[in-house]
Amino acid sequence: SLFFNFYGASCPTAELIVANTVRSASSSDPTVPGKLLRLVFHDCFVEGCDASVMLQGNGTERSDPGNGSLGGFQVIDSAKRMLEIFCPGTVSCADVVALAARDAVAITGGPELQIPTGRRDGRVSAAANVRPNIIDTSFTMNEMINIFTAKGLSLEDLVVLSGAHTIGSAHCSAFSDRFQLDSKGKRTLIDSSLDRNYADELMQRCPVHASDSITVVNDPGTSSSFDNQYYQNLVAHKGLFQSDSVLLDDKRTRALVEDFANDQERFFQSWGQSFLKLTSIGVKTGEEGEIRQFCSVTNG
Ligand code: HEM
Ligand SMILES: [Ca+2]
Ligand SMILES: [Ca+2]
Repeated sequence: SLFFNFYGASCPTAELIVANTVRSASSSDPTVPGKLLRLVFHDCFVEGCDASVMLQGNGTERSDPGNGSLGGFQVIDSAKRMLEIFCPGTVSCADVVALAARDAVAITGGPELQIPTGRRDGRVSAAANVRPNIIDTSFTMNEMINIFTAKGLSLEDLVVLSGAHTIGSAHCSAFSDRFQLDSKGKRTLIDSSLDRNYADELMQRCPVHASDSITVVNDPGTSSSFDNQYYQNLVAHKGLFQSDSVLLDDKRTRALVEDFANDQERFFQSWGQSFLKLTSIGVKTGEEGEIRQFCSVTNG
């Protein structure tokens, strides 16, 4: 199992090194916190929280198109480089990924959490494991529940962890399924769960022939602060992804969405619990796995 302050004796500055790296990277590039928070989700849902998402090469998770818009890898690599100087061979990439996501939330004004450490790095990373384990924006509530249940997460965890979309941004392609091209080549809204004005705004920002690199903020208004605005936007029918809007539309989750929209403190409390569960999925500990020297390759 994992332990609080696992590196207390072996590398007392480990958490500080990660926090400082995340802080300085985020101050020069404000898109960093969102990337780091998304990265831990994509790591933990595939092979558990074992930094499998970090491995580079043909056929790895990272090479799968489903992971094509992930980022933040260099921040993890640079924290790891520093850790290898101070405490060689001691701190796993899996812990760095989890700690960096924890720090990304704190830096953007979210709850400050203690999380246990001691995760070991995996040796397996296969592109074919990405799509079956990562939720697509087009999934129904039942499909999302199935994946969350398989990870030991509840319906409440789904509502809470989707709150990560309070920060960051998304490419136009991530929500283009909510629109349809008409015969004149113009986009029209086909998803009636979306507020019309918001939909118009999205269509303007994502013109039909726009470049693939255009992004839209996840949480209009406060996309760089970790707050409960995301839930207020959901209530106002301004969820960006179909998978966000569904949380309001499904009667099993609507009440919780409304609670979080009205009570940020309650969201923060729940976040602490759900984030701990997320970052404990399928962890390798003890003699399992390894402590990678470089996060992008397994040890020789
Ligand atoms: C429940 C199902 C989920 C779906 C369908 C989903 C889908 C997506 C998609 C499509 C994007 C945009 C990617 C892009 O186009 O660049 C995104 C962004 C993001 N997701 Fe999720 N996500 C889900 C859950 C989560 C969870 C559990 C977390 C973390 C705890 C998370 C954290 C993020 C963050 C922080 C971003 C912004 C990334 C950035 O700014 O680069 N998501 N998500
Ligand atoms: Ca993993
Ligand atoms: Ca926000």
